[in-house]
Amino acid sequence: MSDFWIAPSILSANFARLGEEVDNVLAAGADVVHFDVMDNHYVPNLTFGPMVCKALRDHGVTAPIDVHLMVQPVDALIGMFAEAGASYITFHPDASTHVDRSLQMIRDAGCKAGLVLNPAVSPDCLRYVMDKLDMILLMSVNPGFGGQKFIPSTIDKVREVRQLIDASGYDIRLEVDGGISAKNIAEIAAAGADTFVAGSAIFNADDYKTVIDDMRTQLASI
Ligand SMILES: O=C(CO)[C@H](O)[C@H](O)COP(=O)(O)O
Ligand SMILES: [Fe+2]
Repeated sequence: MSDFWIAPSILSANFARLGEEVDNVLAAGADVVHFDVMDNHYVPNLTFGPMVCKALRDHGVTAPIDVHLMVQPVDALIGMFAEAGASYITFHPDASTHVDRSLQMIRDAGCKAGLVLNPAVSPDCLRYVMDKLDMILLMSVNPGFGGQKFIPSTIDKVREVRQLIDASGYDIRLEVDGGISAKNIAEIAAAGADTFVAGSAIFNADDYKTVIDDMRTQLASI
């Protein structure tokens, strides 16, 4: 794994061949599997849950699975995803009544914990839980759908959160999610991100390796 992680979002994969799709994208050089859980309540869309995560583990996937919870409430799913083989579990602070407790529950369940900030959410809410975070995920689109356009104001937020992480001294990954492609990945990395979710840019391409190689070439220019 390089220090820059590429995390394909399986939201844009072919669900009828999910195991094969994940194998292919990992063989093409991806680092992490980004697993978008949507509940038709916190977001309008509805995707998949812990059983599908477990099915990927049973299929033989050993790469980290980065579970992005777009669900409300959050806590009941934490133990289920931990048992299903999640590596990271991230959730939106506005979807949990007790954010600090939910973060602690994730770590107590043996997973790495993270918070996800929607485009209009201020990073202020991170300040008092930095010691409980392994990942901060900044949404660069409004959550719920793949294939949306990157919201440019995210770049300033990436810079701001990078400073917060560096000042904290904690080892926290800074992930960005939504509208990322080989065209804008370098700018996002230069602002301070180290983990890049890409769904449609990878899975809508004919050759996953070409796209991931292209992203790595762009990242090498930082
Ligand atoms: O969390 C998400 C949407 O809520 C997805 O991870 C994200 O949209 C990835 O898709 P794309 O790269 O096509 O924008
Ligand atoms: Fe996501």
